[in-house]
Amino acid sequence: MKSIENAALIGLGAIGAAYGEKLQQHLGDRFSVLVDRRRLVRYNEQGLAINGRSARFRYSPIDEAAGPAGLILFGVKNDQLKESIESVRPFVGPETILLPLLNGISSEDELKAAFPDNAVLYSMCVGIDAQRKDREISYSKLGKIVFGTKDGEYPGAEAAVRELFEQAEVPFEIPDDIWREMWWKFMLNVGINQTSAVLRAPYSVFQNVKSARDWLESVMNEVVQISKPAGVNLTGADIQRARPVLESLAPEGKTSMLQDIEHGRKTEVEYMAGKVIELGEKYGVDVPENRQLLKVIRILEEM
Ligand SMILES: NC(=O)C1=CN([C@@H]2O[C@H](COP(=O)(O)OP(=O)(O)OC[C@H]3O[C@@H](n4cnc5c(N)ncnc54)[C@H](OP(=O)(O)O)[C@@H]3O)[C@@H](O)[C@H]2O)C=CC1
Ligand SMILES: CC(C)(CO)C(=O)C(=O)O
Repeated sequence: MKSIENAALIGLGAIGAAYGEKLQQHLGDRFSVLVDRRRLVRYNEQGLAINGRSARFRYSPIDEAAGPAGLILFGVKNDQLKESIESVRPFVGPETILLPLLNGISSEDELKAAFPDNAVLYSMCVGIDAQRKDREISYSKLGKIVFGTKDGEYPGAEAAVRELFEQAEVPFEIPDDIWREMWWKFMLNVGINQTSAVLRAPYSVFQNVKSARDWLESVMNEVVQISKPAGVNLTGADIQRARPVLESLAPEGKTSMLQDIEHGRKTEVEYMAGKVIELGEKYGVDVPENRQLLKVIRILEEM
């Protein structure tokens, strides 16, 4: 295993800033945030606060050659991934490990297609309730980064990220079956992100209102149904396992999708209900809740 000497992040938003701060504290100038020129100017002008603290990051302009990074984390949204892939190319060498923190089950395949010779780890974050308002990031719980390799690919890369996260005190977990965990998180997001966006409801609503909880669980159940022909085999017990995670989040906190709706940003609905519908059609499973959610959230986006 080769240790990671330097790391970079693209996407200094709610998730990127929360975990990036830990890496920056550990790696110092060996950690940088990759930015285009417009963001560089804006970020330098506006600064950034994390939980009220002024945060300082080293910015690397993407058009300035700097050697390859040992690890690149992606903290962008799904529809920003394509552009980010082109932006990080100059920082990817043969030994660069790629770690996409995005929700959903498709970013890893997108990265593998773009960088077929690199180690792309499956990853996502759980139990974090990060919010972003312009350049102010806040969270009450950092949760953890869950990552790993499918079928034992890239064991050296997994060990190197483990070592870095231990040293930087980034909370993490390497599950036995990362692909099943990715699907479990997908199920959670398909349920809570979409229903919260439609109801404009913070976590407290799902913690206290039974009918809201019942609805989100029926939406999650459609993911359980498609997971069977997909060979992942989620069950009702996986829905129950989501309950304590949602209970643990700050009552006034909001999902990333509700934040997108409130700030007039494009949501990730195409990667949630859109993906469920695509897989439902592939496997012949009806997913009426998700069909309705896709329709309503697209309307909310246009509004
Ligand atoms: N928020 C949360 O609690 C959670 C979010 N997630 C997932 O994590 C991912 C990120 O979400 P979140 O952090 O909330 O999203 P944000 O919208 O807060 O952050 C995305 C950031 O990426 C930056 N960005 C976009 N494109 C580029 C680019 N080409 N180059 C450089 N920077 C870029 C944006 O910059 P700018 O602002 O300058 O446009 C923005 O700051 C999503 O997939 C989400 O579903 C997962 C768990 C919890
Ligand atoms: C699970 C949840 C709701 C918070 O971590 C999330 O992943 C999100 O807001 O996108």
